[in-house]
Amino acid sequence: MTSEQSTPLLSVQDIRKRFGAVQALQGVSLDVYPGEVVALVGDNGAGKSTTIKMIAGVEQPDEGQIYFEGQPVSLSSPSVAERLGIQTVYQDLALCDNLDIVSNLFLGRELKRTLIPGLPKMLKKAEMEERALPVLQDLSINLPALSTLVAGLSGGQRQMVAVARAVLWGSKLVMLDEPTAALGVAQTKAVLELIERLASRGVGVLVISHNMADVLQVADRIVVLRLGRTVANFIKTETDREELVAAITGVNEEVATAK
Ligand SMILES: Nc1ncnc2c1ncn2[C@@H]1O[C@H](COP(=O)(O)OP(=O)(O)OP(=O)(O)O)[C@@H](O)[C@H]1O
Repeated sequence: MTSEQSTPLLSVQDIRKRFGAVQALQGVSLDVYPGEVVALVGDNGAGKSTTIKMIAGVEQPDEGQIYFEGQPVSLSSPSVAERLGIQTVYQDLALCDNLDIVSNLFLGRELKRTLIPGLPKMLKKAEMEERALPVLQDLSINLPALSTLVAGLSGGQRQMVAVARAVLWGSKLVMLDEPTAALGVAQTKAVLELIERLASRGVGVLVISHNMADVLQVADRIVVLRLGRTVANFIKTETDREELVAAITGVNEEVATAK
C-alpha cells in the first residue's frame, strides 16, 4: 500500500442522505487507496449499505462530495460508476442460476456473432471462456468447468463468480457487501484470500462486514460508522477487536457522558 504518496482512488467527503424522515447519513467520510482493503463496519442501520449505494451510483448524496482518482464525480447512475471502474458485489450476488458460469461472467456484455442474417445472434462461448480464463487464473480462482450451471455451485463458488465478474470488467474499485456472511470456514478463507489478491494487483477494495475476525484479517484500514456518521478510522495493525466493538457501539462515549 502506498497511501502516503498517492492520491486516494476514492475519497468520500462528508456525504449526507435523507430518506423522508430518516437521516440515513449525516457526515460519512472515507478514503480508499489503490491496492488497499478498507473495511466499513457499524451496527445495523449505521449507514453502510447506503454509503455503498452512493459510491455505486444507485443513490445520490444530498450533500457532500465524492472524488474518484482525485476528480470530483457525480455518480448519477450505476453505469456512470461502472464506467469509472467501480464494481459492486451485493449480498444477493445477482447471478442467474439457470445460466452457466461463463454466461454469468459476461451477463449483459455477452460476445455475440450473427450466423444467419435476420436470425438471433449466437453467443461466442469459446471466446468468452478464452477471455475469462486468464483473469480467473491470475487471481487463482478455482471454479468447475465454465459451462457448469451456477445453480450447482456452492456459496463460496458463487461469491467467486461474482467477484470474478467485477474484476473481468477492469475494476479499479471493488465493493463487497458482506462477502462471507453465508459461507463456511474454508469458503470464507478462500474469499478473504481472493480479496487480498485483488488488492495486491492494485485494486482498491471496500468491504462491508459484521465479522470482526474477517475484518482484522483482511483489512488494511477499518472505517467505523455509527448513526450515519464516520466515528473512527483505524489502521488494522494499531487496533484490536475490543477497540472496534467499542467504536461500533459507542460504549466509551456513553460512559464518558454518564460521568
Ligand atoms: N430507501 C430507504 N428509505 C428509508 N430509509 C432508509 C432507506 N435506505 C436506508 N434507510 C435507513 O437508513 C438507515 C441506514 O441504513 P443502511 O441500510 O445504510 O444501514 P446498514 O449499516 O447497512 O445496516 P445493516 O447492517 O442492517 O445492513 C437505516 O435507518 C435505514 O432504515
